[in-house]
Amino acid sequence: MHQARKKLVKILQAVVDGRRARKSGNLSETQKDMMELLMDVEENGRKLDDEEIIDIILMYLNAGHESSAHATMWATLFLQQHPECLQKAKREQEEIIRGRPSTEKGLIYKEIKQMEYLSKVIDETLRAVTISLFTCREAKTDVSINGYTIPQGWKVLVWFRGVHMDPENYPNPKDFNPSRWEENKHKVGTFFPFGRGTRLCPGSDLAKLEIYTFLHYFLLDYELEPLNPGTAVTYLPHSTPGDNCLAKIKKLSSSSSSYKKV
Ligand code: HEM
Repeated sequence: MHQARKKLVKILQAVVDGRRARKSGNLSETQKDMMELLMDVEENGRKLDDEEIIDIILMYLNAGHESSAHATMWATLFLQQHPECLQKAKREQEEIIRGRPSTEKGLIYKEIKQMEYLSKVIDETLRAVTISLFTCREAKTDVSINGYTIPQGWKVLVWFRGVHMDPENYPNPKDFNPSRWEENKHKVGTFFPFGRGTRLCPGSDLAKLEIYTFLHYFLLDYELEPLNPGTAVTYLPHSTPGDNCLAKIKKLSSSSSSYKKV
């Protein structure tokens, strides 16, 4: 881990040097990338130094890659394990292709908004797997909850999986059941895939967009065939099939995404 970090820091240092040499001062705000925007940040008259900028980029790389990849893997696997859900999700994607004007070349945001069933599949995946198991907070004042007092200054660990697996919130919580979201009536405080409050995950919309996009194309054109079906799941740091989801990915002969409206 330490070695990997050292390697990444070296790569990113070269990028920082390049950006500094590019004199991004002449670029407009919309032309600047994240690294250039971080270089502009000023707090109490002080700019971030290279080490801080690299640290933030590394955090985003880590927070933004593993979690979305895991959620996508689980959604694909759950669908493979539940053929009736897979068919429903696939039909929805085929419907979208059928309604697509011939002038349109690929998936657009408006179509993602139409994916009602897939949105349930994604929410159910995020609930059932709970990619980020917990978060931490510090009590700024004494807080009283359900007859317990959390004294000021105490650190609290919020265990999201406990909430997502509570049968009071979700009957038969271990079942993968996208239909439980049908009435869209989950109670406040029962669904925290991306945390809550001012530290809510800033990548939640991007993550969901990535998952929708992957599933759209995958459902239309591919099929997953796990090599070791039924492998036991390991739980820390992320829930993962014990064999790391070894699988064959087959391209379907009747590739639906190339379906043309007639
Ligand atoms: C399925 C994918 C993802 C899940 C389940 C997830 C989940 C979470 C959770 C639970 C938190 C803690 C929030 C809190 O304490 O209230 C968090 C924080 C964070 N996430 Fe994500 N995340 C995902 C994708 C991403 C992506 C794609 C990015 C960036 C591109 C990202 C960047 C971050 C960052 C920077 C934080 C720290 C925010 C802060 O402390 O202010 N995440 N995420």
